[in-house]
Amino acid sequence: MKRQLILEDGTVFTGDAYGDLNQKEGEIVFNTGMTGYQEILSDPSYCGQIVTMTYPLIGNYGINRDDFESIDPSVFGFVVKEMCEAPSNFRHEETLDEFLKQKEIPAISGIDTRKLTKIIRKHGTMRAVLTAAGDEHNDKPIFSQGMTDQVSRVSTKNPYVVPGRGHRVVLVDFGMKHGILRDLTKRNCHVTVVPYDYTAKQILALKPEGIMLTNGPGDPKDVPVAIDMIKDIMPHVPVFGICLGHQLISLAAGADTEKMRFGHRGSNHPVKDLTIGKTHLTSQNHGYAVTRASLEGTDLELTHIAINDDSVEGVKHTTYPTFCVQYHPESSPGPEDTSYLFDQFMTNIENAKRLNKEAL
Ligand SMILES: NC(=O)CC[C@H](N)C(=O)O
Repeated sequence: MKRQLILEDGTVFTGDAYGDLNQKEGEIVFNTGMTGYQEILSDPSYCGQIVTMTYPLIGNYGINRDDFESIDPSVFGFVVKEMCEAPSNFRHEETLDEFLKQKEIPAISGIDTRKLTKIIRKHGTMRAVLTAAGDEHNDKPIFSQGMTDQVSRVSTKNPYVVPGRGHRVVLVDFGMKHGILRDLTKRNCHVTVVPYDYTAKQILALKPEGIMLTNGPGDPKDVPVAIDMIKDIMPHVPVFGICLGHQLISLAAGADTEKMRFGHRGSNHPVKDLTIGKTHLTSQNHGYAVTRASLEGTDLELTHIAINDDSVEGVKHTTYPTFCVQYHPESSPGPEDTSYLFDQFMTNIENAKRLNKEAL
């Protein structure tokens, strides 16, 4: 069965239909990872987006039960050059197509993803629709402005606890990748996961020793409730933010964010940690970034920069024990070079606990 991918600029790609057969519109983006499609498909930060994989063969190791980053994927569509129908891997339990059908994600295969990626690089991310081929009603689709409520769609509705014998951490879920939780439980933390709209008062009532702000979909400016909450928690407890969490911390501290032309999505983005003078390979998925010039005059200090385009990849607060990065130290998928940041968070928590004890 044939299917079309129609871009906002009028470009039409015709290929083979996979996954769900419904029509779906979203923001078209590309990811350059050679592997990791299962983690990418289940990363809630892709809510509302149609993801193109630039690597030409996708699905060759199937889908397994271990590599999910969320239970219910929220990506709107998937675009590949070649969809592997006969995966081979000892962990594989179903094919990528079976998974896409089950989770109602439409996909297209057999199109020139290199050409598509070049268009996105040149014109920037844009709206696109996946639709049945040859349906004349769809020749000129009407594109929406996109969504603004993605975080409320993917955040947990109710708080829950993942018990541990170590530090008490409250994890504010803006669309959490499970890898973040795994990195905290690996360090024995007692984690309470709370919805994105929890107030500072509700969070502080849980007596956290550290607060973690997760990744999440969409524009950080669409979540003003979190910006207010962050302003109020920073003076009290060590805070660590990842991706959307980093953007929200920056907004709360008076800096600004902007939409990038086509963003960073892949598993091999080099980032320099200016505090230790080392460059690491990082996993990334973001379409917005903190505006570098906006850091001036705030209490934020630039700590990480992207080697490819000099954009802001991390900041820390000059007064409070708050720090954050734009990339994914939890990897999943991608290199684990920067998991030391979770250790840094543990150290900040220990230091704050010691200071609190001394003050008694
Ligand atoms: N992975 C994320 O948290 C992404 C943050 C934000 N939605 C962006 O695209 O920039």
